[in-house]
Amino acid sequence: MPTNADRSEGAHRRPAGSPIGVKICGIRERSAFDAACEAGADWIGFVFFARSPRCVTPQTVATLLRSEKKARPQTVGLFVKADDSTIERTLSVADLDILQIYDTPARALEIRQKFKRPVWLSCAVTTPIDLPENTMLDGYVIEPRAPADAALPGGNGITLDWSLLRHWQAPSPWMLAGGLTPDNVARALAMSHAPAVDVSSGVETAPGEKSPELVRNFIKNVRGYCAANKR
Ligand SMILES: O=C(O)c1ccccc1N[C@@H]1O[C@H](COP(=O)(O)O)[C@@H](O)[C@H]1O
Repeated sequence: MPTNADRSEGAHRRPAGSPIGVKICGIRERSAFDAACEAGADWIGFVFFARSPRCVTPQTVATLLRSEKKARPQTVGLFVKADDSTIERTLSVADLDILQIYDTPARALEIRQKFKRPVWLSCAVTTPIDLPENTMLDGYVIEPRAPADAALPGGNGITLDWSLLRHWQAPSPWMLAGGLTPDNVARALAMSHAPAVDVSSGVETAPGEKSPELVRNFIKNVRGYCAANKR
């Protein structure tokens, strides 16, 4: 198990020869977990938010991770406005390397200090003014603002205007999320120049039902884009 020192070096780490990072989020089942590991995902995300069709228990995550014998991707726990006790209880069972937080920047910093893990803050973006300037966090997940009537703040399968990001001088490592699919990820990378991508609903056959085939295709298309563009 990595130490906390290892973990803090691990934010947005990417293996050599794999210049664009890939996170597969919302994994609940063994088949999708194995597909993501075998296809070379850099991060696997687990959703700890009861309203999500992708919500998992810490015990399920512990079981998935326990049986992974080989080196595995880093694990990311996704929390929405979670209190300390929820995060603490989850971490006591599930081995999470990184925390992805939907909350204010101040709360994200507090969580980083308290739990000694890298924290990625999810940022809802509509126009360039929404892009973060703060360098205090380990990374940002840049995604479209959810519609006002959406049940979830993310995982809605909607895209943002990728060209907004092209000339952004990011203060910290970041990844692009929102509505990515195996079919559009190369276009999203070309337009946004994102250093990493995050997908959830775009590799599903129904909400919460990951398709191992779509997971593999997504990762293959990112790697194909890298090879074709010498990135
Ligand atoms: O996936 C969820 O259910 C979820 C729930 C609450 C907050 C965020 C959630 N997902 C994250 O949203 C983005 C974009 O997802 P999608 O590819 O558009 O489905 C991504 O970071 C997911 O991890």
